[in-house]
Amino acid sequence: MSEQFQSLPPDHPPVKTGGVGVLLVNLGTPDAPDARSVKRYLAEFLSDPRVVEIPALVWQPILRGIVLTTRPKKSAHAYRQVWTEKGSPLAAITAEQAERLQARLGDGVQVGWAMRYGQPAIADELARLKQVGCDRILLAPLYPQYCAATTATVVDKAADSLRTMRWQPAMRTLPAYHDDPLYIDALAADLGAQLDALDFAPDLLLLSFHGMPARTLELGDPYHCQCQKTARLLEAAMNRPNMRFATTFQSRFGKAKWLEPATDAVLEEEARSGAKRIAIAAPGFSADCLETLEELAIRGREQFLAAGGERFAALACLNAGDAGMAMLDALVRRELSGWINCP
Ligand SMILES: C=CC1=C(C)c2cc3[nH]c(cc4nc(cc5[nH]c(cc1n2)c(C)c5CCC(=O)O)C(CCC(=O)O)=C4C)c(C)c3C=C
Ligand SMILES: [Fe+2]
Ligand SMILES: [Fe+2]
Repeated sequence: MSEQFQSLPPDHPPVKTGGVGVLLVNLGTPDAPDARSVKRYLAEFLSDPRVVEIPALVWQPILRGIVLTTRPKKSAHAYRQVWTEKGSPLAAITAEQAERLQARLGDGVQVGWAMRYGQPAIADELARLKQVGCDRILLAPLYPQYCAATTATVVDKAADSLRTMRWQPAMRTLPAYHDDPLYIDALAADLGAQLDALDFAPDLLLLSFHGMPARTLELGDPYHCQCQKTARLLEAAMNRPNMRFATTFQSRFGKAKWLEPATDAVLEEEARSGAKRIAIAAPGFSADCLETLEELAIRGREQFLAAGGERFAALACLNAGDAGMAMLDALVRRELSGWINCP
């Protein structure tokens, strides 16, 4: 980073320029596992028109009158079951990913992290990177599969904050990496090691992705196709001829039709039709969070065992483990090409 003091007049404030920044962004999470904090978080998240594509005039009364009066209490109970000493798993793991990426990239790049909803806010972290002299920033939404409700809304939010700046940084965005060999190979190695460490051999590996309203597929969102492609490539890379694979979609919200098959329904059907040993992984999540730790690992297990299954394992996400960090390091260095000396 060069500080251009020499050419400035003596009374000019110091100007830091020439730095390169990376901002990792994930979805967002409440500040605490209580109904008030969850309500504040859900109000921001579910008011995003990229997330709920219903006209505000129709949706806001439903959100304020029904969803935000009932869901926060239920969700806070779920959050309490997965909360850690370091806070929400999603935030703690994202912070660790940023820390470990910083160590890998060295002092020549400033790594930050932010959440699309809640704290730390994208605008604050972009301002901080700018403040320390980054005039080139790679915005990295940590979503392997592109979705308007996740990837695009991160870019929108960053653009909102650029709109307020007189002196904007140059900005690049990390493209979706759903079929990138770096991602597929990292997942295959990491999931393979987790399967080998189990004390049973699963008959079936469920690959559960976050769901979306089915209508978004018809509207041209590539999310569903990218999930299917990840699943196909992952199955080939894992090369486990004795294990079946299935792709499912979790976390249905609201009354509309969502992408199918639904994870909870498949867990029950599989158990009822004789599957005894099952493992479940969530390749679309970069970090473990409420959706993997509570919905899959706790409720998914209960559903499978109650329907007659015998053994159940929920596999961890890539998180800040070596396979995931090596992948992120390589993806980020590729996007920083021309900005830093690679590799
Ligand atoms: C219309 C509602 C929702 C859409 C569309 C949606 C898409 C979507 N979400 C993720 C990733 C995550 N979602 C998480 C939590 C979560 N998601 C919804 C609703 C929609 N998601 C809600 C209401 C919640 C909050 C919890 C609850 O009340 O059930 C999380 C976890 C956050 C955490 O704090 O741990 C993640 C991650 C993706 C990838 C996605 C579309 C592809
Ligand atoms: Fe979600
Ligand atoms: Fe959920």
